[in-house]
Amino acid sequence: MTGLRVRHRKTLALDSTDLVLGTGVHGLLGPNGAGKTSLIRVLATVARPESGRVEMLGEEISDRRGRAEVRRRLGYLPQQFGHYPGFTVREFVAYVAWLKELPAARIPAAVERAVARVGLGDRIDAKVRTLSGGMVRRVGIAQAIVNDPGVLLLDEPTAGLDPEQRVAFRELLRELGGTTTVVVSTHLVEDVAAACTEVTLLDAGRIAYRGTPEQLTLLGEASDGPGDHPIERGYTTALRAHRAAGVREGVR
Ligand SMILES: Nc1ncnc2c1ncn2[C@@H]1O[C@H](COP(=O)(O)OP(=O)(O)OP(=O)(O)O)[C@@H](O)[C@H]1O
Repeated sequence: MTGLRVRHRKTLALDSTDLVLGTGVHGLLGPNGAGKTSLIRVLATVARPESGRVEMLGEEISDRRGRAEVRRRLGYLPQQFGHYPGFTVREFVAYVAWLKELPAARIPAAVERAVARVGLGDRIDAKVRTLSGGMVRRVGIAQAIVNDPGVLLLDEPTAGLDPEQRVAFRELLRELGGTTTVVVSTHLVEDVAAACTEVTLLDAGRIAYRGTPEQLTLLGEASDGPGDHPIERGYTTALRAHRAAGVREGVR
């Protein structure tokens, strides 16, 4: 994406953002309001940028046909995930597979595989309304991966997962990142450390830092900033350095 600018009324949520994302797991970090959801929503083609260009999967998303093609090959878990509580897990994930225009003959097996990958195989015929919050989140992940997406966008996927499920989910992320471009927004720096190949830190609509989790950890080890773990210290150090540079350049 180049020169991406997203505005919500008077608020500039993303300001002239340039970013190239390849195969792997990209962690999007940043304080509340940094612009993570705004970025993911543009990539998911559910929000339009004020300006800038986004090319995904070889298609321009400003182009109607390009957008339609991208939507078929995309997986998206929104922060507020809408579902049909009266559907069973199988019915709901199959419905999304149908929306993504998967060939009908492939849908049953694709649904079973996606549901098994999030550890809900034994609840596949349960009604979504009978599941716990964390399980519903996992249904959200299953519907996002049912079409084996080329780009997978996950907005806070680990919110509400218990520790055991978070660990299992990170393993799934690492597996998916081997062949897919995965973008995960999270507040949990430990998710990034465990599962991401790259980190992008946003602050007030701008990219404050890009690097690997190892680089962010090294930055933290070399600093005495706040944080209980080196990668947390790396996060606060990178954020402070970006803000200090902004003050020096007079952009804030
Ligand atoms: N629908 C909206 N109307 C007005 N302002 C909005 C809207 N959505 C987001 N914003 C503003 O845009 C900015 C970026 O918000 P965004 O939700 O993208 O941040 P975020 O990094 O995802 O935050 P969080 O970590 O809290 O989820 C914030 O200043 C927010 O208040």
